[in-house]
Amino acid sequence: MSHTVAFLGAGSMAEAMISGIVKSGTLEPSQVIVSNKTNHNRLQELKVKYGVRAINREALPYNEIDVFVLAMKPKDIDYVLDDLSSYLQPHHLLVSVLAGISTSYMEERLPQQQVIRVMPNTSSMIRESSTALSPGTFTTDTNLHFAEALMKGIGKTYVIEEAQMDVFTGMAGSGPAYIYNLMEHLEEVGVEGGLDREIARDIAAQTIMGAGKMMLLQDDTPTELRQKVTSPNGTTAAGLDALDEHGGGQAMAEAVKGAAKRSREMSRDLERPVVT
Ligand SMILES: NC(=O)C1=CN([C@@H]2O[C@H](COP(=O)(O)OP(=O)(O)OC[C@H]3O[C@@H](n4cnc5c(N)ncnc54)[C@H](OP(=O)(O)O)[C@@H]3O)[C@@H](O)[C@H]2O)C=CC1
Ligand SMILES: O=C(O)[C@@H]1CCC=N1
Repeated sequence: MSHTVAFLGAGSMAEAMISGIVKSGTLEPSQVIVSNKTNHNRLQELKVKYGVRAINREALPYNEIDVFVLAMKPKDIDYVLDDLSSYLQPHHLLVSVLAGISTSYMEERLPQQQVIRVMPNTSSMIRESSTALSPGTFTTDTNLHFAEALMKGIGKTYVIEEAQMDVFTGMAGSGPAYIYNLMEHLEEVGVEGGLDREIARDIAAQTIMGAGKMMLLQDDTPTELRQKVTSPNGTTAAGLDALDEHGGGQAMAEAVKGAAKRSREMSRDLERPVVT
């Protein structure tokens, strides 16, 4: 790919994506620019770590850039779109990873601009993200294919309807945090049961990874896989009873619903008429 891609925002999500994109060879480090608001040390850190070009936002070479990846917090979107508006050309593509920011929100502020809403997760760092893409009204197929190829560099991709983005954000964007929370509990109970903390942590991660890989590599449904672990009147049945009693699986579904609701709220909070 011959494009130059500029990340506006250099936080944890930008770093995870840059890591995956560079390590996968999807782009050469020289094709990646990273920029932020004020934190110069952070830019230098990313430059040293990944070999990418760290450039202050006042000095961005707009003529050279094909794709802007918006990776700042949602509250900063208006400022950034306003800042970009005088430099953007029709061929420029905006890829936003911001939770709760719709393509129509961006199109209202940048009429006819090519935009794609994307939701990755921090597993991008090791190229294991689940990433959804929803193109805006004016995005060409060529640019959608480009963005999808870029996102394949950080893991698996799904092109979805934008109306599905809230639940996707709840499942996959925020999802790793629920699993880390689960791992914290597994580790703790392992330690309480006498295991060394390091070993307990490893067991938690290996068990979750093994179950995930079984789902991905076998044809069985989760129900079939669960049944294969569960002997009548055995340890798993006792464990599942306790899990049900404490609302286990349902709690995870509620976590997704809570995050999806927040994603919708964030869109609503920002929706207001554009003053022209
Ligand atoms: N973290 C995650 O797991 C995921 C996050 N996202 C989305 O990614 C976005 C970033 O999240 P995250 O990386 O966690 O946030 P961070 O707080 O880690 O990073 C935010 C970055 O935005 C920069 N920034 C602020 N204002 C501007 C500006 N005007 N121009 C350019 N850069 C600016 C900050 O720079 P400075 O430090 O100089 O102020 C900082 O580098 C969010 O919108 C979030 O919804 C999506 C999926 C997953
Ligand atoms: O917590 C957040 O809002 C962001 C979006 C998905 C993951 N982190």
